This record gives sequence, structure tokens and C-alpha cells, in this order.
Amino acid sequence: MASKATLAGEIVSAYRDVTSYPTPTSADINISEGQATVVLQTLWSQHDLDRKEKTTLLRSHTINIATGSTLGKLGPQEVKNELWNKVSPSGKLRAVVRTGKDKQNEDKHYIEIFDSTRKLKTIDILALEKHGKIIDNDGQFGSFEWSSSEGHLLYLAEKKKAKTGSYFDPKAYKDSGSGDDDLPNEKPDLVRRGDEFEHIETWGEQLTERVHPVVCVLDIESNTVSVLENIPDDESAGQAMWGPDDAGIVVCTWKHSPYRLGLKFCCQRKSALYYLDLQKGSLDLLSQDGRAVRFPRFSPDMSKLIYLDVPEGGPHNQCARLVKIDWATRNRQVVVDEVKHAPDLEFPGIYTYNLARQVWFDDNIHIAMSTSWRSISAVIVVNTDNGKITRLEVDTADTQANINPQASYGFLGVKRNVVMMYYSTLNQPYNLLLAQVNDPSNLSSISWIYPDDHMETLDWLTFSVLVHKPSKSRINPKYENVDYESILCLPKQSQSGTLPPLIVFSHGGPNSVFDTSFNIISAFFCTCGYAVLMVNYRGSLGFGQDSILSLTGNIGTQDVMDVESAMVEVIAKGLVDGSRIFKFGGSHGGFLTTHLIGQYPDTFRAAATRNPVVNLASMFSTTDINDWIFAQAALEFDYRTLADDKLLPYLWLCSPMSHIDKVKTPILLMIGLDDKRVPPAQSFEYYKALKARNVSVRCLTYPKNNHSISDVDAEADCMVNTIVWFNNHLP
Ligand SMILES: CC(=O)N[C@@H](C)C(=O)N[C@@H](C)C(=O)O
Repeated sequence: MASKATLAGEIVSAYRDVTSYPTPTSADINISEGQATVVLQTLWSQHDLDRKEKTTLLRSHTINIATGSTLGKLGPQEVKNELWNKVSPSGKLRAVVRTGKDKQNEDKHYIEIFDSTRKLKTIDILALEKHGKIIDNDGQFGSFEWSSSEGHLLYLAEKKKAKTGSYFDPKAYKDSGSGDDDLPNEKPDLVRRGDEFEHIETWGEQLTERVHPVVCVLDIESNTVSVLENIPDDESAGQAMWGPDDAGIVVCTWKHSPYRLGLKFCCQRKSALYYLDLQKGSLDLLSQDGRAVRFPRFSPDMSKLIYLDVPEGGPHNQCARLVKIDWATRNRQVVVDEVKHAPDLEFPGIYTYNLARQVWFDDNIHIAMSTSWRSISAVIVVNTDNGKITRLEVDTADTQANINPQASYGFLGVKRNVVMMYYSTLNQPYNLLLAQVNDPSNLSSISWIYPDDHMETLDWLTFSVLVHKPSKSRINPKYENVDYESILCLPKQSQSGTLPPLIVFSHGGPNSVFDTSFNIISAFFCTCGYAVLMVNYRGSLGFGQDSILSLTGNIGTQDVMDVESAMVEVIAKGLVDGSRIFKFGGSHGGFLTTHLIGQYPDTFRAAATRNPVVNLASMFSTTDINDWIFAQAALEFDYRTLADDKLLPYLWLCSPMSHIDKVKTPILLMIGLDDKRVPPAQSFEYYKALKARNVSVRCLTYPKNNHSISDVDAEADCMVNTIVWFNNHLP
């Protein structure tokens, strides 16, 4: 791999290198009772820079679980146009949701059923006109589940939309009964006249196609679809699962009224977990009032249901509780509570944006999941009877395994006690690992199987995790003991012995976290000769709920100073060149970037930022999550709240814009023109203010890109331009 890339061609090829490593996204295992051979199928995501898209790759490993030997490998092969692909509980059938277009270029969704030798049937599902598009595995609403009898499929789809037309269209009628229209009731295909331009509320950033998801059941025998009607019409449904004996379903819902607030990255939204009894048609609330819910999962014997909850409202991601419902009694019990403070390496609580579909071991007692544990992504096994938590990881004393003690792990699922995971580090791309764990209460002597040869270690990057204690003046009096961390990545030492320039990288959220997993951006910056300091300032996930709460009401000061002091500590170690410092980060990380160049105008050579929050006062009325501003500013929010004359001065003072007159640092602004979270106007406001002050600013705009600017070509352009911008400002 490259040493230092400086020319545009070298930078591009460095980016190609670091994006050539795929990331595992899901796994499925086929294992028959009593058999030693398992077939592990994994899906991976990889950038294809030439096709300008992310490709989904399927890999298949046949493994003898007793000996650990890999008997065969297939793939990677590309998977296209599949929304879901799921094997039935017996392993005999497979259901696929496939997308396509017809000759008129209209969207098609097909459900295809296979057995082991042939395709049994294809159902043209949209042609049935029962609902809109089927929802994919979007991490928010989508689920796709075989019934235990294998006769039905449960999934989420958009509610069927009424057809709308113009007042001037002779074929259009209005069915609301309020207008002056003659409405032939027998008309099967009503078209609502005059509603064609009605505003449609959506679930916001990255969920702009989600309006009103409903639960659907397909009867495979008769090819008929039922849309379940017992869920209140004012609630969108998601994450549906079959209950015991297929007699009902459990489902999460999110209320529409008074208006929808964005759901992406927002685990605290008002929501409920219900049981819908299909025979009685009744709907029972399972979750606790005032708690926001996610990820219901039944135990294999269907006697227990677990899910995660956090308080409703407040910061957008928080320490979650693991809750268990005993199905027979419907008794609800908190298995793992919120952790307020976790000194040193103690368990800091549960933090996750996702939960694997298969989390239960066969004993119906233990579950496994990924969670942030300070700056590491860990896999934990939880005893749901007594709440005992054990970390599931490779024993680093096992020299044969040769795994870095700071490695991050991700959990893919468990089936018949075969656990599927992956690990990686900042200098080692993702590797699979697998183990038979017959006694989940004893994780001490697990024989891990590595289905692939170990992925190479990238010798041009080294990293270390640093702990930072806030200095006396920076201690938060309400949360005195909260510390924080950063991860320092160093590029290969230059032959001349000169110290590398440093990029100070802050994450967004602010309630998210950097971990030691392989990170394309940091690897890329290091290949280009820069050291990277990834700062998990107070407020990051994985450090206890107190850390999250310590930041509310202190954004723009506590987080800014945490980042600046971590940087000063690292410079003092003499590992980086303190005279060549750069700042990078997006969203709330852009808020920190623009704050830092305003509050420390002589520190940074240049800065680059993606969709930065620059002015809370003007963002309030334009973002899909106006409550975010209130939560982070520790102000009460209800849906009627406005940024009025009392609040505006405060919001202004918390904002980077209030420091604009001090800014001297040249800055690159990268803007997703379809960003609903931090609308483009934020960056344009900053751009104009800098132009008017004669500060060097360059602005790149990415049409059809949202807040994450994650289209492959757009992301690549951002990364290469960032390094070119920094290189141009190196002395
Ligand atoms: C909750 C949320 O989306 N906050 C944004 C302001 C933000 O910082 N987003 C992060 C997750 C990002 O990196 O885009």
C-alpha cells in the first residue's frame, strides 16, 4: 500500500485502495439439527468507484463446525435488485422480494418463492394494488418474516395512496364528500380532484419515501395480501414479528400527530410496542408509557420477548434499557438498566443503532448483541434471567489468533448456538469469525473459527486509544467524573523523520461515537501522510448516560474545549507537527469544525466540513428535527415550541456563526443539496458570511445527495477534494 500520496493521481489511487475492502452487513446460517456442517452466507457492501455505486456481495462458506475447517467457499458474487432474501424456518423454502421495472418504466415488486430445486412461484405484488412499495431493511420500519407454519409472509409496505388529479381533469372525482363534485360511489378507482399538490409529510432525512408504513400478510397458497387494519391510522408501523403460533404479531409504531419529526438517528421518538391478536382483532400495548421502543425479538421457544427502550424525548441517542416480557404473564422486567456512570473499563450500558435479527441462544436465556463500549465496538452476551453481562471476544492471549486487544467486534447473529461475528481495527479490514457456543454462561474457552485467511494488517497505519480527564476548569459540576477518549491514528513514519501534520476529526450527532473498527476516512487520510485524531468528546455514546447529559446545554463550549484539549495533549506528546493542524467533521462535527476555527482562529491551517450546523437560530425552522436544537440546548420542547424572541439570542450565542468575525481559516464546505437534517441553507449562510469577510472559502454542492453525502461518486469527490484542499494549505 502507498506511503504518502500527494499528487492528485496518487490521492485518487489511495482512495481506491482504502475503499476496496468490503464491510459485512448481515449473515444467515443454514445448519440442520445434529449436523456438523454449516453453510454461512454473508452479505457485504463494497464501493464500486467506476460504476459509482455500492455493490452488495454474497459470500458463502461451508464449514465443519466440529473441526473448524472450511470445506468450501463461493463468491463473492453480486446481488442485485433484492430487497429481502429469507430462508423459511425449516430451511426448505426461500422467499425473495425482487424489484424491477415494467416496459412502461413503472416500478415492480415481485415476491418469489423457491424450494431447493426450483422457483415455485412469482407474485406480482404491486399489481394486487393492496399497498404501495414494500419497505426494505431500512433499519427503521422494514421487516420480512416467514410464519412458523411457512404459509404466510409478514412485511411492511407503504399504505396505498389515493390517486389524485387536477380540477381540470375530466376523469377526476373527489371522494371526500366536501366539495361540489358528483361522485359515482361505484367508481372503483377514485381519483381525488384538486389534491394533486397536497403536501405529503414524510419521516424526514433518509426516510423521505416513508409516509405511512402498514403491516401486510401474504398468503402464499392463495396469493392474497391482507393489510392489517387494527393499528391506529395515526401511527406508522414497523419492525413487525410473528407472535407464538402465528396467532398475532408484535409491532412498533410511531405517531404522526401533531406532525412527523425525522426518525433517522433518532431513537427517542414517541413510539409504542403492541401485540395485535389476529383472531380477536385486539391491540394490546406491551411497552411502558414515556419510553421509546425498538427491536422486539422473541426467544426460540416464543416464551419471552425482549426489546430496547430509551426515555421519550431528549437527546437523540441515549443509553438504552434491555426489557424482557414473559409472554405467558405479560410481566415486563428491565434486564439491563440505563448506566449513568461507568468508571474505567466497567460496562457503560447499551448503545446501538441496530440489533441483529437472531439474538437468542437455544437456552432461551442468553442473548448477544453489539454495543459501544467507550471507543470500542463490543459484542456482549446478556443473561436475561439475571442481567449478567459478559463480553464475547477472542482471547488475545491466543497468539495464534493474533488479534489486537483494541479490536472492535460486530455481532451478525446466532443460530443453534453458532455465533456469527466479525472483527476489525483501524488498520485491519473486516474478518469473519464464528464459534459454537453451547454454554453461553461460560465464554471462557471458545474455539473460534476464521472462515477466511486473516485480512492483512495495513502497516502504514498505527493507532492508540487515549483517555482524557477534563482539566479543573472544564469539569462539568453536575457530572464531575465523566472523562472522554480519542483515537490517534499515525501514518507510517516519514524517512526524513519529520512529524506528520494532524487532522482533528470530530464525529456528528453529537451522540454518536468513533470506534476502533476499520474506517475508510481515517485510513485514507493516513495514506495521504496525515495523522488523524478522532475525538470522542463528552456526549459520545458508550461512556454512560451522564456523559450524554453532560453535553446538553453546553454545546459550543464543552464539546469544543474537549476537542481542543485532546488536540493540545496529543501535540504535547511530540508525535505530530503542532504547526500543521487541520480540522475535519460533518454535521455536529461540522458545528465543532466551524466553532473551532471561530474560537481558535490561529490554530488551523485549513478546515473541511460536510453539511455543518452553523446557526441554531436559523436551523430551527428548517430541519426535520427541530426538537434536536432544544434537546441539545437543554430547553423544553413540545410541538408548539417556537424559536421566539426569548430563545433566539441564546441559540445565536451557542452557534458557530456568533464567532464569524474571528474566522481566518480557509474552509471547504461540502453540501448535500437534498439534506433534510441540516439544510443546505446552513452552509450557504456561512459561505456568504465568509465571502463578505474576505475569508477563503470553497463550496462543493452535491445534487441528489442527502445529509450523509454517501453516493459513491459524491463521497469520493468529497474525500479527494478534502485532501487536495489540505495539501494546498500545507506550508
Ligand atoms: C441527530 C442528528 O442527526 N444530528 C445531526 C445534526 C448530526 O450530527 N448527524 C450525524 C449523525 C452525522 O454525522 O450526520
